[in-house]
Order: sequence, then structure tokens, then C-alpha cells
Amino acid sequence: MKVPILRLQNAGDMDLPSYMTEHAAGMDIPAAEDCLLEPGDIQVISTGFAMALPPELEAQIRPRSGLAIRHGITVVNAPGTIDADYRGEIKIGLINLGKKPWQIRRGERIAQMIIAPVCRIIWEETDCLEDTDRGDGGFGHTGMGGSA
Ligand SMILES: O=c1ccn([C@H]2C[C@H](O)[C@@H](COP(=O)(O)OP(=O)(O)OP(=O)(O)O)O2)c(=O)[nH]1
Ligand SMILES: [Mg+2]
Repeated sequence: MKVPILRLQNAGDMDLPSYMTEHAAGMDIPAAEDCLLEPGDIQVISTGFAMALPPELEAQIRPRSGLAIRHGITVVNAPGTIDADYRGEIKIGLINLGKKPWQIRRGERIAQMIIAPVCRIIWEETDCLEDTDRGDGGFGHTGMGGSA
């Protein structure tokens, strides 16, 4: 499926978000600006592009595992939600959960974007809900062990 993408002024000749392997689920997104993330910092980083998703799709901004697990650099609102009707610049909210400052350079791939289907519903208000085995048990209700 083709999706219109707009390169903004700050993107110049930067690479567009792209799939890095044949069956990658996410497109890696490069930063359009340098940014220094001190430990504990949250920064919103430009990507230099905007897009027009069709109404039946959303985009999710997720961390890159290597950055997150090795260095504590992760997406603070993961997964970030890009609505189909959003036409502004896609921005990436990063947080440094590590112990060292982390320098991001323009062009470095800082997060990934997954395109996903959207299901919208219509509420049907009711006085009672259909019974299930679980009922209202949650938050560890099924225990921690195996099935035995
Ligand atoms: O990581 C993100 C998350 C969101 N957005 C943009 C696209 C999205 O459509 C819009 C609103 O995001 P969201 O609904 O998550 O934020 P909100 O705090 O509810 O803002 P709003 O009141 O504008 O919906 O911000 C980004 O660029 N990056
Ligand atoms: Mg919102």
C-alpha cells in the first residue's frame, strides 16, 4: 500500500524511515537533529517528515531494542500513537534511563514505526455483561506457576 509522505524543511536529503531487512515489521526512523540526552532526560526529537495514513491504519512508535537494552534509550510514551488524521511532523519522545549521557546525531536511527490496522467500535450500553470463568479476577488472578 502506498502512503503519502512529506519531507519537511529540516529533512533535507535525509533517508526516509525504512525497513532494514526483508521482513522487518517496523521501519527505522532517523533523527533529523542532534540531541544530547542526559541521564533521566526526556527530549522530543524531530524526524523531518509528515504523512497521511488512510483512516484504517495507525502508526506506533516503538523503541529500538538495542538502544533500549544496551543503553537505556527508549521511547517514553511507547508505543507512541500516530493517528491517521495527524498531518504534523512525526516526533519521537525519548528518555535516557541509563547512567551515562547519550549523544544522538542527525541521521541516526532512534526508534521504529509499525503500521497497524485500527478497529473502531460503537458502544452498546447494557445493564449486565456476559459471564466468563475469569469474571472480575485480574492482576495475577491465575497465579505464577505452570498450568499444573
Ligand atoms: O510519539 C508520538 C506520539 C504522537 N505524535 C503525534 C501524532 C498523534 O496523532 C498526535 C497526538 O498524539 P496522542 O493522541 O498520543 O497525544 P495526546 O496527548 O492525546 O494529544 P492530542 O490531544 O493532540 O490527541 O501527536 C507523535 O508525533 N509522536
Ligand atoms: Mg490524543
